[in-house]
Amino acid sequence: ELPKGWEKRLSRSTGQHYYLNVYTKESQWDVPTKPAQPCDNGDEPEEVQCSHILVKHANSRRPSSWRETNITRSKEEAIDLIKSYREQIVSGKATFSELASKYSDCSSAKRGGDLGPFGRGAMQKPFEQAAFALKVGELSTPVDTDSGIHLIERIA
Ligand SMILES: N=C(N)NCCC[C@H](NC(=O)[C@@H]1CCC/C1=C\[C@H](COP(=O)(O)O)NC(=O)[C@@H](N)Cc1ccccc1)C(N)=O
Repeated sequence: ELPKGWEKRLSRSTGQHYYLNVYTKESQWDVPTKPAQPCDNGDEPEEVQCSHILVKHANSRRPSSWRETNITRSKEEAIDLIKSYREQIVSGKATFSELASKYSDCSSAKRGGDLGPFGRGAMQKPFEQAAFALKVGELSTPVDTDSGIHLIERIA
């Protein structure tokens, strides 16, 4: 019994059987196993693992961190800092974990910004949306949550 959408065909040139997906038109020699539902939400992982750099500002929900007891920078300054960190990482001037360890206003700074794996529902929505939209290895643009401004890197 083939998964929905797949049909067994005979190749005229080789006389071998092959499999054709009538939805996606993809063809393959091996017997298909994964169900071929076109809207299969299988392409979204249960969990992602990300590192982040958090720069808090005066309007953060908790304007304090291990780095700075009373954080007074403006939200615009926080955005500019995150943009400069992103630039340093993209240009190879610094690594993500170096900058997270030095500058992140989150306790995950001690782990190079690594938050560990998390599923949907764990983080604030803007953070979750950005994290789940990243491919592994990809760097976000500045992400704004009640905690402050984040730069997110998806590591798994
Ligand atoms: N692994 C989890 N599920 N831990 C609970 C996450 C709670 C979640 N946090 C957030 O959405 C933001 C984005 C990432 C960090 C974060 C906020 C704050 C800093 O902001 P503040 O709360 O001072 O405003 N850091 C944290 O929570 C840290 N425990 C994250 C962490 C640190 C070390 C190891 C693992 C996780 C939320 N729903 O508020």
